[in-house]
Amino acid sequence: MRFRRPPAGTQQRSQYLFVANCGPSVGDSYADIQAAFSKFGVVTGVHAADDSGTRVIVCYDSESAAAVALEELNGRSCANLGGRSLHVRYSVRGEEGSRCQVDGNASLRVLMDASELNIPGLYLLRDFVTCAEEEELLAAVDARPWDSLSKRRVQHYGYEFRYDTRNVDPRWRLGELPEFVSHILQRLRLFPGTDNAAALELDQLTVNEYPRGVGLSPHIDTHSAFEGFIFSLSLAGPCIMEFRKYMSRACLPRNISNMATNEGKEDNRSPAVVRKAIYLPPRSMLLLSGEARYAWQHYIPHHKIDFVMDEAIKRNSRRVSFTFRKVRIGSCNCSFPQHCDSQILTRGNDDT
Ligand SMILES: O=C(O)CCC(=O)C(=O)O
Ligand SMILES: [Fe+2]
Repeated sequence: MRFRRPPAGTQQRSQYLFVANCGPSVGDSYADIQAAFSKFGVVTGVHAADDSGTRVIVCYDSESAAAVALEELNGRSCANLGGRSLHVRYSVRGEEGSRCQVDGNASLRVLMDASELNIPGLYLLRDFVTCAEEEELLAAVDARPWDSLSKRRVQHYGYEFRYDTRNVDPRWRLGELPEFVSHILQRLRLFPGTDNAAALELDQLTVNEYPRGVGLSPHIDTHSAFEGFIFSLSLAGPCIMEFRKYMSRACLPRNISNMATNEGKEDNRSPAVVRKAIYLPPRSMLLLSGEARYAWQHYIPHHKIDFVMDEAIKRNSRRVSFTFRKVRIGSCNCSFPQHCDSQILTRGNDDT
């Protein structure tokens, strides 16, 4: 659902209230907010208004209930919400966006376990490395030169990942993966579906260092560049990773709980975007394989604070990820041709 200010100069009333100085970042759970506003009528939902954690949209079932709440609470301290003074105004349902546009503000429940996301081929193992190993890995990369991109720093081992082509040049090998990751690579067999030894002969490593608040645009790693297993180790700080899949509305499962879609769009023929999110704690290893690797975009929102189970989790001053992949020689022959640069050559689907 999208909300916006009523047009300037209008006194448009509605059943939706924008409330500032209230939210998880200042200690209010959505249940607390719902309870406090229920005093004035039936509250049908409370949503994050933006990524701040201090601004919410409270939805009533009627305009009259919203009017009473606005009158009673605007500019007054609210005893049930820590005695803070609230700023309340009307909000209205916004226009839905262009074809396939994703509503970045729609609240999306962040899940803790990969199995809850129900994306085939997605796995997360927590505490994949110990705190001591984490420190050693960070020290090893910090002792080596970083390349600066516009918002983050990177290092490449094995093969250089080229951001202009979103690919590697398989003829130009930098060398073996560094010794300091060899014990990590030996543990990858802990993941399900990794019995094929050749698929685990990973030869490309990209280390990304994200400063606080920096994320990564939605993308699918180019099919023709890498084989089917992509592992990503999170170090130094947490983040959330969102997954997006564009599918025709006819293909949407009936039960779409734990998913946010761009439903509500007028045009029922346009593709729907299904979004799911997972929390990646430091020292966890993520595996993208099968459908998760080939058909879902992955994305790290550009947030300083992530909301996980109503709790505000601050990103650290940095997150460092180690992404391990195997360079593909030849073209990709996956079962997801609509997302594959080898099988539909006219289509660009990668957007790192
Ligand atoms: O930082 C991460 O965990 C993911 C990095 C990534 O998706 C990539 O380099 O393609
Ligand atoms: Fe990626």
